[in-house]
Amino acid sequence: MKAPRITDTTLRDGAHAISYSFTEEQVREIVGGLDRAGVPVIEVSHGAGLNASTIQQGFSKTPEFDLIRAAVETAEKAKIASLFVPGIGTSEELRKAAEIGIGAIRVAVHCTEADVTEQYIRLAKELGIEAVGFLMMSHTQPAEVLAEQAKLMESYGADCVYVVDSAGALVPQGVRERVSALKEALSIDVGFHAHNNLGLAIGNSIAALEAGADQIDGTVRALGAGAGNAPTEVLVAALNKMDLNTGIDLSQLMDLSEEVVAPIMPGPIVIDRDNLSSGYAGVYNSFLLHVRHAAEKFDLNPTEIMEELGKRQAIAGQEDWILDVALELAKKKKVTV
Ligand SMILES: C[C@H](O)CC(=O)C(=O)O
Ligand SMILES: [Mn+2]
Repeated sequence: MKAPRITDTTLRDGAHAISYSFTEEQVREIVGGLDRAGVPVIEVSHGAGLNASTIQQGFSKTPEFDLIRAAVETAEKAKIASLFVPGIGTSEELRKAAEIGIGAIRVAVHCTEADVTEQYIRLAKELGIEAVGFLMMSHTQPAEVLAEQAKLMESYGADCVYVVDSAGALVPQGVRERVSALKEALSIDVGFHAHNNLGLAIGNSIAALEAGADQIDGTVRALGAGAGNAPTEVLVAALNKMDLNTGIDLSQLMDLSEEVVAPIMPGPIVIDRDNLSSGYAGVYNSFLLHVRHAAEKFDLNPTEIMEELGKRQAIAGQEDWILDVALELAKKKKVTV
């Protein structure tokens, strides 16, 4: 096994957990800490990618390009990446982010929709930046389907394709199967992005490495959507114990986690009932805050909404279903009372 390249996505996936409220000062502090610790790639954008500051996805407190510019200005060694969801972001934002100085774009789609990434992966390569395909909700498809989708992304010029466990629904066996299938099918890098709904984010990341993954994501103190991600500092500690040297300074990461990131968090990330039920039902983690708001509004238990969204196989981009489902459940309850 070789040490993976680590991408820290605290300033992107973590934004979901704090209602897109990162400030320029926080970005400078976190990027500075990650960069000094030796993290090679740092992702910065709205949780749902470029141009996602909307009523549907949640408004950002600070304009995204101010945050990205602050990150680019702060990083001395690390590459700054952003997320891009076709349909939410357009070529215009991708061009602007590249102009500001991002070095990589991660183009995220539901894992059966790789064909819509073509123009953005090609554009990223034209703009001279790294292009990563991000296959979201990978638990919903078997390994062979994911491998076909990943091959499409490779054919458009992607430098890497990620298996993304958006719902934290995969167990190690499922991760191994999927990552192995991509490794066999592709000649570019393969990555893995975990969520911790079943308490398996670190274990699944190790399983991905055992299956040959080249790149792994983490977030400091697990700050991320839903049950959070693989905590970057824990990942680095575990890799050190496995004699896999990422070149990242663990002690600096632990300080960053304790002194900078923890004070920003409204509370620790835990696997509570909502998170466990969402992972168990295979529901997209970024729905969590929206589900909680809808549950409060309609006096429902968030778990009921999660279960129904799981049954309907809701995918990223279908946030409007949350209110529909909540309204239907509330109506049904009224009828039966
Ligand atoms: C847009 C999503 O939040 C991307 C992601 O991190 C995931 O699917 O997980
Ligand atoms: Mn995620």
